[in-house]
Amino acid sequence: MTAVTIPGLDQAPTTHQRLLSWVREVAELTTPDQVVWADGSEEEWARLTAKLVEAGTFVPLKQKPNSFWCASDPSDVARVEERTFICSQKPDDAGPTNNWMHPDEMKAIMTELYRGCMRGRTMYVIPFCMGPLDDPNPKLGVEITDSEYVVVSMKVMTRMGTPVLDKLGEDADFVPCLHSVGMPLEPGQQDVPWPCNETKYITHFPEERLIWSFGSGYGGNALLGKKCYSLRIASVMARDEGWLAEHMLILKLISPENKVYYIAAAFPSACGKTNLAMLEPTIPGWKVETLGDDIAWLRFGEDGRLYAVNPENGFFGVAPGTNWKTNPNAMRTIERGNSVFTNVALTDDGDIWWEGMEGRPEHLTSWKKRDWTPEDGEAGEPSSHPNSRYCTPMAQCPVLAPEWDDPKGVPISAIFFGGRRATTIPLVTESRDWQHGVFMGATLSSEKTAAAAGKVGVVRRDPMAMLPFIGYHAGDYFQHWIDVGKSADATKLPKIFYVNWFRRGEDGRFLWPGFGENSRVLKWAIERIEGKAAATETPIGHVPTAEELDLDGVDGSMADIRAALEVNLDEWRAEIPLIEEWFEKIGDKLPTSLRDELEALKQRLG
Ligand SMILES: Nc1nc2c(ncn2[C@@H]2O[C@H](COP(=O)(O)OP(=O)(O)OP(=O)(O)O)[C@@H](O)[C@H]2O)c(=O)[nH]1
Ligand SMILES: O=C([O-])CC(=O)C(=O)O
Ligand SMILES: [Mn+2]
Repeated sequence: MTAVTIPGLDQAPTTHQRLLSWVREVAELTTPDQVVWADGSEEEWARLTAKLVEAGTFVPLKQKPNSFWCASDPSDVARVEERTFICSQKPDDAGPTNNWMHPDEMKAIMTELYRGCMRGRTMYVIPFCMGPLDDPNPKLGVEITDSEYVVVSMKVMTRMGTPVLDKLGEDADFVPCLHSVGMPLEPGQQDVPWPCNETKYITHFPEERLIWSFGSGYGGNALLGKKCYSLRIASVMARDEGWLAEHMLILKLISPENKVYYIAAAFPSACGKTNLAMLEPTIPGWKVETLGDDIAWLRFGEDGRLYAVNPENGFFGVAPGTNWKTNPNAMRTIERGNSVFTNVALTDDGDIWWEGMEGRPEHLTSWKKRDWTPEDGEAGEPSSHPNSRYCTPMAQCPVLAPEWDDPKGVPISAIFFGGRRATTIPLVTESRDWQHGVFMGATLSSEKTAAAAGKVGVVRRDPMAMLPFIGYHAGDYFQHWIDVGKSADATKLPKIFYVNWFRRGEDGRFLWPGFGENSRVLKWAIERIEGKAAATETPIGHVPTAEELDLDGVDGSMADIRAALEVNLDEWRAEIPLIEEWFEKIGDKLPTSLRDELEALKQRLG
């Protein structure tokens, strides 16, 4: 067979044979008009953002340097968990929490979808690295995509381009990530600003370390270095290699005595990771610096402690609710420009706005590209989609920890698990030991948010905030967490805490003021580790009373705070059947140690 000629295909700036043959194979299948190797340069950013402006995908912002407003197709606004698959050889390796299809069957379906799917478009090849580039053992990937939006976003979110190609060298290992928006163009056919396909597949082949995505341009479905690689595939690598790939922020807490502590925290999507990562403490003398807001890779250091690295290079943060009071550091980060805003509102003077931001614009262009006035808001039509996002470089964050780019990572003192629960779960609970902490994580529950398609508000179990991201059987994942604890020196393991910023009063108000006030909980946790703070033993773990927390000058009523801290035994007894049902769903692979924890909890609840 004669080789197909596609402009650019033979101008590859690499001699990496496996990469070259994969790129050729994909180009021959998807038949793009040309192939472009992304180099990550400023020139490339300028060229692609100009192209996106011309296509009507981007509107340049007048009020923020080198920044763009973007509205997606109204049907393509969030991760699609129903369409996300773990295609292991055996269904039992995907487990009860993942959709599964046999890899051969999935590949057959998707190969037909991919056939000719890049017609009329440019195919970009993006070499990228998750984690610092000078890691002696860098985690590399290559994303092929037909979306300029993806190339531009990957420049913000990952280390990518020529320096990564150098790391790939002749034969370095990499995770192939194939993405298409799934909308080929016939000759002369006018493109749309946000091409996508009604049919969507977000698929992972864990044994092969391979990712195929089709039909969506939205972040979590299309920026394949993020959830697909750094969580679903990396969690499988982590299981095999004895580490943890987690949906966690990483922050640095500095005490008034200048002691430094690193904390990692797992909350489900849209439950406060970015906000906690950048928090401005309300307690005098304490400082927070940021290392990551969404993903942490935790590996043992030579000293036996767990060290966290953030594999990402940017923030892909929830816009609504972000303002100068709740998250001033996110506001300062985006002020510096070089950002993409998707599905927020556009102001008449060329800036962005969203629900919860300061000001009350009289007129906006909504994320649906319609005229919008405050009356529309009052009628229940928000100007911005609840899952609208800013995509902005981490390096611009004013409270970035200087060591954020250190491939060694930072030693973690505490792990927080948290969810969004209107009842039952107190503000903070300290686990009794690692196994009990794993039980807390494994039974974590949260109300569903707008970060994934589906009904918002329904309580579901979201173990370790990883329900949509565990790349294998959830029971095996729990066992892996237990084993990680067993393999370590218990005195060096992080202490595990369970938090809930979202408990509500009868009228629906939040009982705890949250945001910067969460520093009071961080302080308590660290002082527990130091043996300096008091706590009260309860059937669910150690919980502070209002007197045991530093509440000096807190912005909230003491009655509410007491209610936020309350361990309500009746509510907990009502929780037990839900946990049992969840464990039932996990089935035979549920570690017996977690069954034991449940039995012990039942005993203590009486
Ligand atoms: N009441 C209350 N709301 C909070 C708090 N922290 C964050 N939020 C709100 O929760 C929403 C999501 O917060 P984020 O920090 O963006 O959540 P995330 O976990 O980073 O989300 P993903 O990027 O989807 O993984 C925003 O609307 C915040 O304003 C808090 O302490 N209290
Ligand atoms: O992946 C995304 O689209 C955004 C995100 O951080 C999440 O949903 O947790
Ligand atoms: Mn997330």
